[in-house]
Amino acid sequence: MELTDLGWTPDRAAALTAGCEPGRVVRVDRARLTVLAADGERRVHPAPALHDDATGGPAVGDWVALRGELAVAVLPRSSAFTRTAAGRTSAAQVVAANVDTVLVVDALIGPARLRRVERYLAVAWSSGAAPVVVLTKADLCPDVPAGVAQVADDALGVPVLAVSPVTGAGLDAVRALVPPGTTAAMVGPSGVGKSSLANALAGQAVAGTREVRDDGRGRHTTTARELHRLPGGGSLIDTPGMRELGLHDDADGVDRAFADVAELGTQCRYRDCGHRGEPGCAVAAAIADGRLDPARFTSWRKLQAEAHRQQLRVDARARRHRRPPDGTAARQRAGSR
Ligand SMILES: Nc1nc2c(ncn2[C@@H]2O[C@H](COP(=O)(O)OP(=O)(O)OP(=O)(O)O)[C@@H](O)[C@H]2O)c(=O)[nH]1
Ligand SMILES: [Zn+2]
Repeated sequence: MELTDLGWTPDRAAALTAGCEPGRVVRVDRARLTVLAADGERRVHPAPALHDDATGGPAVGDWVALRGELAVAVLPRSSAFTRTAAGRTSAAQVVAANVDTVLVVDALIGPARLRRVERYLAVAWSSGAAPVVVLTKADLCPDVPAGVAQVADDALGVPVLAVSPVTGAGLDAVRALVPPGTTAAMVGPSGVGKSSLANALAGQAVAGTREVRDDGRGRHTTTARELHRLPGGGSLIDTPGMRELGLHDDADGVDRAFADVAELGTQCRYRDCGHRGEPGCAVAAAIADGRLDPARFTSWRKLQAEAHRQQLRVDARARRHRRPPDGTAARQRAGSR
């Protein structure tokens, strides 16, 4: 197995724990990880210290340091997708890591769902990976260029591609986004065609299926891996957790997805303008003269609020876990023994 095709880099090698070999997580089960290492696939246990990790331990796509049957460390992530359980004051759980390209998948049928695409773009940017919009079911769309243009107008600076796994149209352009050594992941709502796209890219049924094997003692169902090697050399992550994604605890992703609104905000009279009717508000002016779609502005405001709520959750958790500088917590623990 060529680990460089899997995304192994000198940076990662430099971070590897001494005496360990690297492996990439392709599936996470309750207490076990399936990893790809230089000598192939292996099932390992995460070391106890990794269970305590605030981010929920190793995720699909993570590089881990292996010592035999044990994963002893998670190497620094270049990007991370998190799932936020609503209402819980917990840190976000990482569901996929080290993704380079996010395929924001939607279908080219009916009116373009711009608000939905905007949200996924903000999530993608906040993960640290670069998004591309992939519009599927092109075979069902009477005017593909118009459908693509409508989304491209909204998805500032993000490439927008049309594909049809049914006819094969556009697949090569998507494949070209995932060269050897890179990893893509798909996000998008149910039914838009993610599984069909994954299967078309992989050249075999990998998504929405379970591997069934017959080992002579009857049929056993083994659960399928969630990081797939593509024939072109890259990797594709398709994990159910990617369907409940939350924004990271900062507004950077939102600002990147809404670079136009962010830019307008710098032109308001007051630096802390809330764009709620303040005098000299450049955002209000842009809405008034039609340069900014009010629906897009509302979408921006909602996502800002969501990122802010997430920030509060993370802060609250950090406060609970922070040890007071005077050692009060340690004394309390000692006293309670
Ligand atoms: N005509 C046409 N149908 C498609 C295309 N892609 C997917 N479909 C159909 O759309 C339906 C949904 O496709 P899926 O690939 O299962 O969608 P999904 O996004 O994986 O859905 P979930 O698994 O629920 O998240 C299926 O009936 C597919 O056969 C396409 O390019 N053209
Ligand atoms: Zn303003």
